[in-house]
Amino acid sequence: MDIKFIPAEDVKRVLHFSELIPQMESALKKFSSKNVEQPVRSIVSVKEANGFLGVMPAYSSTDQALAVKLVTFYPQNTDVPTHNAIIAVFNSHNGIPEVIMDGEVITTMRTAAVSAVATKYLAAGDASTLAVLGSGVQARSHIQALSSIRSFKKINIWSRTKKNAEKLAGEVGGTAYDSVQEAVKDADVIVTVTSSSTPVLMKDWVKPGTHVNAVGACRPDWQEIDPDLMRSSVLYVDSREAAMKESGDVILSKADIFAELGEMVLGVKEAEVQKTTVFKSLGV
Ligand SMILES: NC(=O)C1=CN([C@@H]2O[C@H](COP(=O)(O)OP(=O)(O)OC[C@H]3O[C@@H](n4cnc5c(N)ncnc54)[C@H](O)[C@@H]3O)[C@@H](O)[C@H]2O)C=CC1
Ligand SMILES: O=C(O)C1=NCCCC1
Repeated sequence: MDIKFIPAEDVKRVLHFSELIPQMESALKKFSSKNVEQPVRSIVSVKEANGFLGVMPAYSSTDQALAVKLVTFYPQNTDVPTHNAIIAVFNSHNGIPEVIMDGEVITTMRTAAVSAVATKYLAAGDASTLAVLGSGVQARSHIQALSSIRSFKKINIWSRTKKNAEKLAGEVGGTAYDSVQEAVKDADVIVTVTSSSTPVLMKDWVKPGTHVNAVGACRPDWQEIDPDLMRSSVLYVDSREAAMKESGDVILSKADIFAELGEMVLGVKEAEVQKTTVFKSLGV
């Protein structure tokens, strides 16, 4: 067996948002048309680390693609990334494993690319202020991906450690804020990318018509968004099945899911641009 290994630097070299965002738009359509076989990931909890190992298999007959991502989330890591992953790709005709590749870069970029698809459809065309809550890997990736979809004049950043918000603001030409309320008050698009298990974004702080990409809180007992904001917004998800199993923001608020992103891209469900919208991302 001759299994090729593709390291992170090679993945990074060939993966670009300009191609990845349209690919994700297409993948979301296939997912919601039930054209791929993709069960909700299995999670093995690692209680000592407040973390988990996620097993994410998928098969697309139209793409002749059979693969599995193995991803760990160790939120307390400080000297190494909190998310680490590998992806194994199999020959879909004979089941032979062909490639093992880094999955960290793909996790970083794929997540932001899907939020970019949500933002393209759900944010106002003239959206000019982006607010980002969190200052880690996904914060950076989201600023890059979303800036390719809308021309933001202002990027407001809040992080629980101000110095980290200032560092990121320096990198992207943004402004660091002391409070979430101040950071989001003028925002047309908000991204929540924290490892918080309790809500950081409150309904009363969000102006009507804003689009929120809610990316953190991927556990059934974790929340990042005020339940009132979840219930009063038009709610989109990547996967209904995953949202009902994995998202504390959805499960605990009992908010109604309006659509999967793929249904919206297919035109089966409206893109409610005028209304306050939340895209609850879990990762598929
Ligand atoms: N929806 C999806 O497909 C994916 C979701 N994620 C989630 O996105 C979030 C961010 O991921 P990364 O940027 O890769 O992680 P990271 O570890 O690089 O950054 C985490 C950020 O959250 C902040 N944070 C941690 N605990 C907090 C708390 N209690 N209150 C407020 N802020 C807190 C940290 O200061 C840091 O700014 C995580 O929840 C992660 O699990 C990550 C990858 C894919
Ligand atoms: O899709 C992913 O990959 C992840 N989603 C939720 C948090 C862990 C990684």
